[in-house]
Amino acid sequence: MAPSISFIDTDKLKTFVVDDGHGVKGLSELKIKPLPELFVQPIEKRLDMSKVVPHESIPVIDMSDPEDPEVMKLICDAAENWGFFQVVNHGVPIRVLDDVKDAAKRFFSLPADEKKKYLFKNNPTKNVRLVTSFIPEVDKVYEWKDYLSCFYVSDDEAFAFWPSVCRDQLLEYMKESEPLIKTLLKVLITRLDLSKLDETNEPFLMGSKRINLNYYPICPNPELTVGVGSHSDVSTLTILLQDETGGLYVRKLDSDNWVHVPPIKGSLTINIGDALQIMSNGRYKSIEHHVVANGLENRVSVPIFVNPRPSDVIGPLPQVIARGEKALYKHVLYSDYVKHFYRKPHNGKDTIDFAKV
Ligand SMILES: COc1cc(/C=C/C(=O)SCCNC(=O)CCNC(=O)[C@H](O)C(C)(C)COP(=O)(O)OP(=O)(O)OC[C@H]2O[C@@H](n3cnc4c(N)ncnc43)[C@H](O)[C@@H]2OP(=O)(O)O)ccc1O
Ligand SMILES: O=C(O)CCC(=O)C(=O)O
Ligand SMILES: [Fe+2]
Repeated sequence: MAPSISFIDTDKLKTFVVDDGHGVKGLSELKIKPLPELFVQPIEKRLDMSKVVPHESIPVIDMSDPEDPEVMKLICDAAENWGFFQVVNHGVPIRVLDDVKDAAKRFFSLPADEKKKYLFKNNPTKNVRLVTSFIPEVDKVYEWKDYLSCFYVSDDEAFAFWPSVCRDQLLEYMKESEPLIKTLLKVLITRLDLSKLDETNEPFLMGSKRINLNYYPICPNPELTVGVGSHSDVSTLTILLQDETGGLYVRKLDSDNWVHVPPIKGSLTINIGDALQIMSNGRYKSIEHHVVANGLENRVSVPIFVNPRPSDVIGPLPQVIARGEKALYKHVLYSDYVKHFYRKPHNGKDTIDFAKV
């Protein structure tokens, strides 16, 4: 039974949404209108729909034969020119993808008292966090999104701490996507003059993984807020599963225009993150993306962030610099880079300034 609360008081609203485990999902279910001030984003943070180019999209790449030189070229070109692409025939079973979307819905359908156990303050581990907005302690205006973030340490740790209603499906999705991740990285590093993916480079290319379950509930005034504000990921690569709702927009390289990423059944969306932009000395691009709020449908998405290990020092790869390129980025400790990301609200591509020479 939904509580009857006046949300004119922002502190009470934050308590309901953030501390009591209701999330924006709980607020959405109260069907209150208009959208509370806390979620009303300044105009410059909303997506300007007049900047959306209607008939263009990011590349869609068929991965049936990833060793075909034509396919390898398409992947490297997409990483250079778009920073984003979709893959089909990627080898991750569709049943696994469907199960993980169902698992996400199951987690967010739990009663608030159950979900509340996964808030940082209530949880015995740092590695699992239920969050509303991006960083509620830092965001002045909230994003219309709840998410569960799980940093993978080991299966045993996941069995101990990840929510049992979704744990097996998340682990299966992570396991089944591993060959795709390796294939993509193997292809991408050829253009960086690394001969193969091996024990010398695997740790900093794919040494840690984080999986998020994103839930964007129906919003009373979607045009006034954002699902996720414009940002680039801090990962090496992100493997994103989205449902059939749509709403993800990607900035076109070096332009003020945006394109929609249309949901394609069975596809996965791949994007380059800041870590790979830095390691490739700017050849591969981590691109700004944005999710709009939706007035009619709930949406789920499930990104796997493939990262260096927190203890890795990242910078332009020696093989790239050996070609005579001037280094555009400094060497930084990856955990310092990620902490910097988590200390400020989403703001386009500004995280990467932290590593600029
Ligand atoms: C777009 O919306 C998003 C996006 C995202 C994520 C996007 C990505 O690209 S995620 C890839 C993240 N990379 C990793 O997780 C790499 C590996 N992990 C690490 O390096 C570490 O786990 C760490 C993140 C640096 C944390 O290290 P540690 O020092 O051991 O742990 P803490 O002391 O707990 O955290 C330090 C600092 O970071 C804040 N923080 C950590 N994790 C999260 C989180 N999941 N959500 C929010 N904040 C986090 C933590 O509060 C600490 O801050 P202080 O200021 O107190 O130091 C994700 C969500 C989106 O909406
Ligand atoms: O929900 C989406 O489609 C994208 C989410 C996203 O960009 C993220 O979690 O980093
Ligand atoms: Fe993202």
